[in-house]
Amino acid sequence: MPLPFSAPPRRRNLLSPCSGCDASVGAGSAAVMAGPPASLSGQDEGSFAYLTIKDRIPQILTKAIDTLHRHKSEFFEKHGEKGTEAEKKAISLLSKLRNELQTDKPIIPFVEKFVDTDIWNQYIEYQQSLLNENDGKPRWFYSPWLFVECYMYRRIHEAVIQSPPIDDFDVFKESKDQNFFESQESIIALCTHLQEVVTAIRDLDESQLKDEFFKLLQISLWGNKCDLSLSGGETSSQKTNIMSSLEELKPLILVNDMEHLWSLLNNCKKTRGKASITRVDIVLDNAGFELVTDLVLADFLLSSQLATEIHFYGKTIPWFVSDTTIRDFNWLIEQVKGSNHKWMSKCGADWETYIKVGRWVYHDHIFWTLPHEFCVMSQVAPDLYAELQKAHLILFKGDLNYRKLTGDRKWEFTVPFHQALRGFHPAPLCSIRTLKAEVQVGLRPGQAEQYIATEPSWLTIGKYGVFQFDGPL
Ligand SMILES: O=P(O)(O)OC[C@H]1O[C@](O)(CO)[C@@H](O)[C@@H]1O
Ligand SMILES: [Mn+2]
Repeated sequence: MPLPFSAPPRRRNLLSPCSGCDASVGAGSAAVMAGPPASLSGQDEGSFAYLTIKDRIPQILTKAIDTLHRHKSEFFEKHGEKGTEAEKKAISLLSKLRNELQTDKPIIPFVEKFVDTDIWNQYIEYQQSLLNENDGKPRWFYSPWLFVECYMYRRIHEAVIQSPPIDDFDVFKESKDQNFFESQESIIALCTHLQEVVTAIRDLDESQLKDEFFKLLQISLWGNKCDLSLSGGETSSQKTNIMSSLEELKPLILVNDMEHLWSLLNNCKKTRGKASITRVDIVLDNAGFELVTDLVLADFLLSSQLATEIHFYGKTIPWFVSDTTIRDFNWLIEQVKGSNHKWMSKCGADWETYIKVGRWVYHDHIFWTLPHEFCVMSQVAPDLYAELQKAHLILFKGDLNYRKLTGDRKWEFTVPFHQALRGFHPAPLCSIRTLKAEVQVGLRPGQAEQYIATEPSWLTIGKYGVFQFDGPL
């Protein structure tokens, strides 16, 4: 994989600091080759980035340390003294990380050999290359929030892989599984609803099909509220039946491009030949309840023939507390299949079959757990970019994906989404995201001001959501 982040000479890069991104920010042919706006960072005291780095990330690290501590006897039972030693080592490494963070120490390179160690260390050098003499070193409260937050989760992974034989332990698995178990009622209601729709699907006319599609899209959107990193690892399961609240939640959708999604897929369905395919790619976010909402949507896309195959992308390592790994994906399908509720187990059996026959495909790629903005994907991970180009539509779930789509930069709220993507466009795409960070584009003039006045923390409490589409129909 080409590494475009060989550290350029130490100079302040005044143009786009991401080689490969479309640097022109102005509109039309008169585009001025100005760089994009600055990145969100902990430099802005009181900002959400600052508070995340100062308060929530140490809290997440402390919970990870507690989790390791609580598994001490399990490690001893499994591995004897070596297990106890390993637990101690991992805890000391995480405690060191927490101290570095809380005292704003320089960001240090990774030392443990792993598939992405080199590209991570190149990126750290790249961040260094953006600073001039008196800026000092890349560090927690100075460097881009996106970089230091991703770095923190990758350091947790390094601490674990440096502590064999517990080097495959997922410090977040307990809370991801707990989210699933605590959301059982909502999951049963959702699976029951899906089976009712699938049973009746042949009798649904186009407008009924569209209504169902919109319903399941909204459920997938609001499923994104269940995010453990926002709650600092505290439980955030889906306790209420989400389906009964869709109407009251509708005004909380700030950008609603669902019609574009319907037109695109319905046209594909009506115009494709017998043998041709319609592929929808879903870049997953959180495990637990949100993953169920995504699999229910994916099942509906196949059952309605709006799509003929679905490709999923998860994370290769534990990430942002709740993000889905292949283990979470397989575990959840097993759990759903093994349920003693008949419609839930029917869903699990169907989902397992979709995987077996290749109508659902799961992809792993290290790019999703790198710190890079998506506008450099075609350079940093051309294989992944080429894979995404095969899709007719890509759905990006969640807030972190939105931050990477827009580069986590201080865009004006009214900047068009297409412009903020800075050339990232493998295929028609849609962000399905609840707002948990201070970046939002594509709003109407005056729209942001309306929310700032009524709800000052509208950007970060996960209450509002978007369906933000980019690309030809
Ligand atoms: O799971 P999601 O929707 O990507 O949310 C993760 C987001 O939550 C936070 O951890 C808290 O704001 C952000 O740093 C991150 O973007
Ligand atoms: Mn997440």
